[in-house]
Amino acid sequence: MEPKRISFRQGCLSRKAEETALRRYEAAAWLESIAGPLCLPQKPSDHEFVSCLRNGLVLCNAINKIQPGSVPKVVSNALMGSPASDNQNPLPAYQYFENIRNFLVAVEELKLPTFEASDLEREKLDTASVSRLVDCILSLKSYHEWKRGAEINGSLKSIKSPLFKLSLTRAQIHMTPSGSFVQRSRLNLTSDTESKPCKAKDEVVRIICQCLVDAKENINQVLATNVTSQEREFKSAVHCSSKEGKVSNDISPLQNKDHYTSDKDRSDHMNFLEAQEQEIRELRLMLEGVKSEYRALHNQVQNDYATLVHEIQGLSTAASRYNEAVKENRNLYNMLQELRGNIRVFCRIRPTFNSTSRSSIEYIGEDGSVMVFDPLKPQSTRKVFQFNKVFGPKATQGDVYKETQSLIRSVVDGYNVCIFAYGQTGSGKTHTMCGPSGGSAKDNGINYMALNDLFSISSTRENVKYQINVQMVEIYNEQVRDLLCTLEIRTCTGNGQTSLPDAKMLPVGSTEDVINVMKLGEINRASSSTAMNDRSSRSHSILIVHVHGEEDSGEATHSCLYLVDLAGSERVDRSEATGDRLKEAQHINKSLSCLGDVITALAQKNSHIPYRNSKLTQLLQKSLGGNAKTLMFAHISPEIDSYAETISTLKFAQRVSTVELGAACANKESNEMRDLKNQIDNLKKALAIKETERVPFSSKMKENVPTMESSSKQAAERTPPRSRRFSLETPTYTKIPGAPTKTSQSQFGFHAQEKSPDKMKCDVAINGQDDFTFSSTSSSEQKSVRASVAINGQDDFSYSSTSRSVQKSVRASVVSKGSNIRKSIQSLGKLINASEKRSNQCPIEKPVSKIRSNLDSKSPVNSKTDSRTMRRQSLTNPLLASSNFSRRSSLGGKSDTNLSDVSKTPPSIKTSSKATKKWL
Ligand SMILES: Nc1ncnc2c1ncn2[C@@H]1O[C@H](COP(=O)(O)OP(=O)(O)OP(=O)(O)O)[C@@H](O)[C@H]1O
Repeated sequence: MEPKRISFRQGCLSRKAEETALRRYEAAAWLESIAGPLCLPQKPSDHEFVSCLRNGLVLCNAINKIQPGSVPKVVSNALMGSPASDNQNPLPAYQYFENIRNFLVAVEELKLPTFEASDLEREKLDTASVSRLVDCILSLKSYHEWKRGAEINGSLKSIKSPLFKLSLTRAQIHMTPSGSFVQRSRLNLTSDTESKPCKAKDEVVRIICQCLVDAKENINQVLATNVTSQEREFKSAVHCSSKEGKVSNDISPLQNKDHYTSDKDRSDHMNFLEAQEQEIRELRLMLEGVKSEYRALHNQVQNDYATLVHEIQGLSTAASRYNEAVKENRNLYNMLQELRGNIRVFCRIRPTFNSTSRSSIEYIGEDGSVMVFDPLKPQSTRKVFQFNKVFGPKATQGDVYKETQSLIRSVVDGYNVCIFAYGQTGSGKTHTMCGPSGGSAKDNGINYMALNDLFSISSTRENVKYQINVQMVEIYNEQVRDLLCTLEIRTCTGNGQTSLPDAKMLPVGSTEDVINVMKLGEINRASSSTAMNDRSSRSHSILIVHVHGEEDSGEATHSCLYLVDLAGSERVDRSEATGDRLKEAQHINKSLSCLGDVITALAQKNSHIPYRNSKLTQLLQKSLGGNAKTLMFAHISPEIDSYAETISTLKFAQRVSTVELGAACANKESNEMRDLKNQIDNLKKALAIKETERVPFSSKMKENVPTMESSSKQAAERTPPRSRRFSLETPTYTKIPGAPTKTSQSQFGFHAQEKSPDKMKCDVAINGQDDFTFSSTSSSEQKSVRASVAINGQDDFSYSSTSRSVQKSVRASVVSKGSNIRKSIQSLGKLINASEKRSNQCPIEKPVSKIRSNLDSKSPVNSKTDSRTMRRQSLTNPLLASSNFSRRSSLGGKSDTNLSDVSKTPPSIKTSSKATKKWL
């Protein structure tokens, strides 16, 4: 056990108390030896000691023994005629007072230290009064000893030294080796011949030592007071001694010739005293020096403390400012990123399955850097990649979601958000997005946590009513399948908000709903075991969360959250895939490679982004190139044998982080916008009515259709079938050289070509559901006007028109959707009127049969090209459409296009645009 620490002050106090007690015991012992048994314990307490002396009997008896007759009349029970013992019948206190008074008078006569009579009467004893009593008794004892000595030597002298008046200090008592207490008189100059100058010298030395001890003990106060007073006492003692020595040799034994055997002794003693005085002076000086040094040190400590406090305050202020600056820096960085619209990239490293295996991850930085190294090739260089954040193997699902949470809030604010997990097979994508199968709630993946958060955030916004629906699909072998009802569904990658209109949309309102939906999706999702992952996802899964919010004010938001768990890229030699697994792996790798192409094109800011090369990129188009906020999780496996895949993933992720999407914008819809949309709907209806008014004309045209029909059929046979929507979303334009005559255009849904000077071809597409697109292009030498109209059923509408006859160029760049829609409505109105006029002006010049004859006369190559053109016309020309050439007819397109013109402008392979090729 650690010893209890005693402070210096505590130590001094306990020492003083001990010394006081020792003196008391000594006084009691002496009294007993002089006045007989006192019935006191060997070590009496203050109270016991004082009680014993209170009646003054003991004291009077003691002094009478030393100096017979000092107290002539001692009051006792016997005197009062009461033989009973004191204890049995004590006398009243005032009667005993007489004894005390007489004793004190006698002591005073002996010039010994006295005490107050009241010191014995106090109920509550204090140390000072007991100390005075003890001092008195001990001085009496001293006197007695001196007297005895003097009687023996026959030289009894009166005691006049003032030092005797001093109270005995603790230093006067010391323990003999035998254990009894021996009192040494303090400068006992009245002692016998043996207490000669050398004894006085000892006393002086002792007093000086006492001064030094005291000085040492109480450097602050005692030195300032006690030491000075003790020194004064000493000085005055020496002074008095020497003075008295001059006046009377009896008074000062110090200078009394009797005390010294010779003058030499006396002068030696005087020299010694002077030397002591000198020493004291020096000591005092030293003390002053120490004190001033102490003061300086004290001041310095105080200054240092103040400086330290000041510096600490400065540091804490700087630290808080630094934190603020870091926070601001991060905010600014985020703002910058948002403005640039960069895709954020987080990297997550899966823990190793085998704890003893070596890892290729060398370092993970707090700043989002990760250093990888191939331990199998020590000569290879270390590669460092920088991302927004890197999660090490120990990062929990909660840690990962914490960094993602802000994006989920954005969804509620009306932003489209896409979070997708990328990485090689078995690197932990599904773990991050869904969590481990059969895991506890804390292992839930981002999908669950995001939806839960959506509920909780939306419930806190009281003035907005939210509706949350989910769709869950997978892309398996380039087929989009609904995971919520196990059906293959058609895709729509148009401008509409709903990319997968046929996918089942389930409303969710609680966590339980979400869990049920996820479970259903997980059950339906294609997964199987491979050599690299027991439960490898064989498809890309996409969870689409639609959040529709309507404020009390009428404003509405509609946003989508895409949560994509991609299938992992795999090396078939390592995954040992064969048969179906091999086919799946090939599809997975191909679609991921298409994703890579899209990312590269976006990073290089190419004009053409190959979204349409795979279903995956089509579905992610809006997230990768739209106005969404996108976050990618790049997953890597730390195992050494996955090093090549790790590097490939990291490089891909690095490339993704350089893609700039442009600032994301919220999908907010004000009341005004909604009105404008309604207007668009009305205009669409008006258009539809116009179309139906043209029915008689189209039926007239039908007479000429049969010949065209067969031609078209031929073309259709050579053209692979594709989804209607796909073709609709690729409005394109083919410049057909040598088109012989002008082609006039009428309604929407027409295809017209103009011969020199203007050549014009227009494609109009109306999406039966919610899309309407129109494009018209005319090329000429110098002037061209290009117009296109696109009405997005939801909120987009744009118009452009090209016509040499109009002779003016219109290019509308609409910043806000509201103004865009307003302008578009005006343009649409004009267009309707203009198209009506044109349709009335353009007579049909050639019968459709002529087209056929023209087509038939072409070379095989040309006829193939023509058939393409015909097919294209069939999609865009309402006339042909009405002749059942194409599914376009279902869109209500009719035209009074001059078919002879079509026949005069056979399409050419050479001049087909790239877009047309692609479209075909
Ligand atoms: N951070 C992680 N902590 C603990 N275990 C993890 C972690 N990441 C992945 N795992 C475990 O690693 C295994 C493979 O993970 P997962 O199935 O998520 O990989 P994947 O990338 O989705 O693979 P695939 O592309 O083949 O579907 C699982 O058993 C999973 O529980």
